[in-house]
Amino acid sequence: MTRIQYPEARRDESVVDNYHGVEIADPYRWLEDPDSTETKAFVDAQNAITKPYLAACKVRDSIHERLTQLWDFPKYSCPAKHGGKYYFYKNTGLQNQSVLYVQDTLESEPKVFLDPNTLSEDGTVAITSSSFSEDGSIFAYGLSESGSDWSTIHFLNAQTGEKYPEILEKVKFSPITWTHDNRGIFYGQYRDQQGKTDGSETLGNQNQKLCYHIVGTSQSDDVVAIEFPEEPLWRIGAEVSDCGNWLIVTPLKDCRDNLVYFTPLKAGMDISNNLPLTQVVDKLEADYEYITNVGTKAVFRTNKNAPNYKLIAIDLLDYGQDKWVDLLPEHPENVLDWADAVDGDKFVACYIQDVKNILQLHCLKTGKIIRTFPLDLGTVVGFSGEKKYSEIFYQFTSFLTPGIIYTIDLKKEEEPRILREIKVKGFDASLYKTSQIFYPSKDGTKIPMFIVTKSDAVLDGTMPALLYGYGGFNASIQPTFSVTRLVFIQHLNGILAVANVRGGGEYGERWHNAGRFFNRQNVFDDFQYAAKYLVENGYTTSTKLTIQGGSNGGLAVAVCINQRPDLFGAAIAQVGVMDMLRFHKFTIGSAWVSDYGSSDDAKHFQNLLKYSPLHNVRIPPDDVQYPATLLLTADHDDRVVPLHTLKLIATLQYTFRNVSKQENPILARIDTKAGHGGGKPTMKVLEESTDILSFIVQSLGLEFKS
Ligand SMILES: O=C(NCC(=O)N1CCC[C@H]1C(=O)O)OCc1ccccc1
Repeated sequence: MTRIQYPEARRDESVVDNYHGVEIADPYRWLEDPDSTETKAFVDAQNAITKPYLAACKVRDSIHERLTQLWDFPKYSCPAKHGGKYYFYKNTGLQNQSVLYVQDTLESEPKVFLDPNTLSEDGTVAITSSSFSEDGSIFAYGLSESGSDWSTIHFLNAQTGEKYPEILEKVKFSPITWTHDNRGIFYGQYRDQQGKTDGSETLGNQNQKLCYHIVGTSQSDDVVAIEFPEEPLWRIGAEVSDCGNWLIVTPLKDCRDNLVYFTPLKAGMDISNNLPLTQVVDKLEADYEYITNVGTKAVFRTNKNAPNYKLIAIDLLDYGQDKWVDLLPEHPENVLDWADAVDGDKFVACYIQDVKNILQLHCLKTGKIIRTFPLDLGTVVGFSGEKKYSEIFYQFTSFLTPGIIYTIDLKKEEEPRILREIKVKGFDASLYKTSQIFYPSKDGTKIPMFIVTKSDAVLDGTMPALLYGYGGFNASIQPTFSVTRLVFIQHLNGILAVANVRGGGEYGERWHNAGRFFNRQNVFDDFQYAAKYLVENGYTTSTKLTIQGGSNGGLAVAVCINQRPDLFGAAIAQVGVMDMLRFHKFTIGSAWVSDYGSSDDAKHFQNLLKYSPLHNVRIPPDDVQYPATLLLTADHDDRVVPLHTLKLIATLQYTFRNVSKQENPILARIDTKAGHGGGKPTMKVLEESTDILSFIVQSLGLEFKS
């Protein structure tokens, strides 16, 4: 294989930072400016070597064709009732964006209500948030472009389909919550943000304000209902209570632990500046999520003194902590993932038990369980139900189940019935099998891992494996249906392995804390020991093992190839956080300090420097080389800005440019008009999945069997 000539990237050796007395060079600091001619030239030069490498994959077209074939299956959301009608999203299969439909009854002919595919030629405009007014008469929705976290809020008359004239700008990380007089919404705005707000900027987000907008008026008339000027990093969560009598305000500074305030609302009241707030929770020490309220008793899901989470009731007129009562006590093993009030006096509770979901119905007054809904081993990916309705809907999925939507009318039916079962042409689940194993990590902790193969797989160590992990932010990686993984299993005779490494929420806060701050190495050990388990138990060999992760998972992949390059044949790191000394300086990066800590603190600096991908690239000893590595990012990723990937690829290519033993390619793919992943149009998803599989085939010399 001819050696790839990596682009030369200027190294500015004059850039040296001093962290608590330690000097750290940052020669590719200039790559932090996305708009400079030099950075644009660097991006073009990277794509100019990556594209031909991927195009050289002889089965690239077969992969693309097969992915497209399998992807072309109808996808649905759960229906939701608004104004007496049912609304649901549907994608016929290959549409870039799902379409919002409305129907009078579940059996009547649906009509298109809003088709985001009409909003752009290339499908890069997506609906990323929405909320109907209480009476269902007005639909408020957020649109994002090119995958940016920024959105604009629009309003549609649900009866006439007529758009209201105003568009709300500079909206990001925002609730959309209506006052029950249907007059307007509370939403979050960064009105002080200067410069570009299209998602290609890297500027930090500060001073979010909770504004109130009256439909049909100009945004310039909006009032700032709530702001915390002394806390510029706070993002203001807000929700109008189910009864409409209160606004529950839940500000948070990073990615865990929030405060709780409330203010009374009256129908038709003039929402003024700086609504009077009563503070219920005054310490940033736990998560509190509003679920519903019964009269003055507000119900919250919290991990306060409950690492597996529980439901508590707080009387808003007598809210001292000593008066709080447990409504649904913490379960000793299972994690209370979410809860939703339904049918007047009940709530649905969804637990995670060994990474699979359990769905139960409880009495809202006593918390007592009423029943458990039957569910296969897998994940509840969608739920729709409200206190004012007795009908609920939930969508189940798993590695081998594309999607099944169940419904039950709690006032009429005994058992849930299947509303919709999604089929994928050419996919027969019986030809595959899923297992869950628990492997020991470096410190002996048992880590769950799902393994999916063809039913007739012969585990002789020759099969290629794709090992996926995330490991952070209390996020639980549960079974979901993926066409890309199916192609890997079916046509590359692959083994899919999903390791539930520490740092996630699979076992509640204990699991999250075990992968935070000074415990971060547990995440990387768990990932590496998953690879060792697969090799030592004859599933695969290291040269046929690809490690894959995105964002925080992309960080974990980059750490693992620095620490144990010998364990992997290929590595896919998507939109990764790679500069752990500077991540908090860009867009919303400061919110991640709750998992990572910040280099502004001397102890955290030492900890971060130990594993920061950008700062730990080294030529391995002996004949060990880095795996074939593909880093992916995109020009409008304002969640994890592209500079992380650009600086790391420059460092990797500089380190290995003249190292003859490094024959595996080390490449970057930088997409355009794309972001962190949310709202990505189907065409771009297919292209990216094709490139990822082609890279694995090309790098590991795999055979594609149709
Ligand atoms: O940053 C995150 N979430 C964490 C996140 O997206 N991370 C954390 C690390 C990199 C990236 C990822 O893994 O996707 O969400 C932004 C946000 C909005 C509103 C309230 C709080 C936070």
